[in-house]
Amino acid sequence: MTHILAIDQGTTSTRAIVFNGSMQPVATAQEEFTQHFPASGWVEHDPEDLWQTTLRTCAAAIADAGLDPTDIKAIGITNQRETTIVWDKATGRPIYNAIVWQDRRTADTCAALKEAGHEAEVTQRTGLLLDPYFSGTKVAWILDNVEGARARAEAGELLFGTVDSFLIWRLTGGNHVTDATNAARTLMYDIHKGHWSTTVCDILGVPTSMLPKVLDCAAEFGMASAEHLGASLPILGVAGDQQAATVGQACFQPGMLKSTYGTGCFALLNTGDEAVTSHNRLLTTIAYQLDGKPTYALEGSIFIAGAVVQWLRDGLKVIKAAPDTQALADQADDKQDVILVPAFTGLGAPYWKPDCRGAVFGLTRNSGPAEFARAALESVGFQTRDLMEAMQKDMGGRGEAVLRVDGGMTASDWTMQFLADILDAPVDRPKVLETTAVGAAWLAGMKAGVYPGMDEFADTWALDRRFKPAMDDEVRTARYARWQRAVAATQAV
Ligand SMILES: Nc1ncnc2c1ncn2[C@@H]1O[C@H](COP(=O)(O)OP(=O)(O)O)[C@@H](O)[C@H]1O
Ligand SMILES: O=P(O)(O)OC[C@H](O)CO
Repeated sequence: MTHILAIDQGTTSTRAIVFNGSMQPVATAQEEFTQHFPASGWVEHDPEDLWQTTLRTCAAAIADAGLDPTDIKAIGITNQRETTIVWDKATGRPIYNAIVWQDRRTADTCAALKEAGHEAEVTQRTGLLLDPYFSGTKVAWILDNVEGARARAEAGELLFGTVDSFLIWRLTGGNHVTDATNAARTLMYDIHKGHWSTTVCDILGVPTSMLPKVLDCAAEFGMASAEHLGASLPILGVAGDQQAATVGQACFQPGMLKSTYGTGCFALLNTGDEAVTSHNRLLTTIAYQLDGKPTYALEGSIFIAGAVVQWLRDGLKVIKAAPDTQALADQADDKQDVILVPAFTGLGAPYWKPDCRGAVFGLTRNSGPAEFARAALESVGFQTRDLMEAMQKDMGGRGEAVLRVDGGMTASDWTMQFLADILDAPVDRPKVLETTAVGAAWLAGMKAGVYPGMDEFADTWALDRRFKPAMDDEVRTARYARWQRAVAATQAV
């Protein structure tokens, strides 16, 4: 009985992966679910979809591994972060859909809070910015827009949680807990003191009685009941998906850096026990917390990475499948320098412009699908360079020169080579790309005593391919300068 079940509840799909005692994945089940867009800039999920896809993928992965649920030693959970659910304490029924991290409906609230001079205080305590991305203003929106919700919350009848918290509450039949990394994304958690900030909750208008208890990433979150999973199983590991990927990439030393390329792109730089305050609009967050001790990170969050490829496929319809971008980009005319700024849902770090929208520069009569494909892939590299520039300024030159990458888009050799070229730094792609699930599994397996400690786990990290910079310095400088001008122009419109 040494298998670990990892649940990865993501933005577009839910995955369950069974790992054996050697930390190798032996079975995976995945289900997509419906995205709801009720108004411009709004993104919601039905919490029942998140719950049902979790139950179904867990059952399918366990069966596919040829196991009985009783063969699972422990569960690790990782999840899309910031996404906000408020549910009835008595029934477990959500009172509104989950408001997804991408949702921009609270942009005006954030602007008003900034106007009122609250940003410095909020940032000092939480490490975050007053942006609709985070949970706090989404919770307040639900309380103010669902009839009777605020009074019920104040009476202690409603609970808030990020997706991990909601799934654990349901699986355990009422444990209201989360881990420090998810708490650190809510805009309500004091990352320095390690508890909910009553000051910030008051500013946002969220009653603290709604908030879950915060535990380490490897801790006893409760027993998932046999009614749901076929056996009573302990939940022993929890981390937000980007933090789980940081763990899965074994970025355990200060200065180590990973960047995950899925729908969006999230780069985390381990800063050890120092919570570095960014002066360049990056976030300060908790990378992981073990034995009561937080390890901090600087984070750069980009909202559109792989999603730009989905746009080529579903919006422009110039490709049939994501890998088609490679051949198209190769055909692009070198003399055309088309720049695409994919600010489809605003710009994230380091700009934080929720109302900004995308733009294309440098079009000619000859510009076509090939130039668009190349510009789309390049936009991911340029945006990462923006993050790396900000990180270098914040760290004053401290930090690794190597970037460890993962996520679906790292399958694109073309994109990874451009990334190395534009960063002028090596890019390391590991053999195992399911680093998010690996991170969650390791946290649970380590707590259960079936997986090794941190150092031995770090030694298992294996390189698939290193992409080395090959671009001429002058070309790199000129192309990045052009990108910066394009971003400035996009913000000016
Ligand atoms: N070969 C490829 N070339 C370019 N983009 C790709 C390729 N394969 C996958 N992608 C992109 O990667 C994303 C999927 O990555 P994944 O890590 O599964 O994302 P998420 O967990 O956010 O749903 C999609 O947006 C897709 O467009
Ligand atoms: O579900 P993903 O992989 O798109 O990740 C979403 C992030 O956690 C948002 O902060």
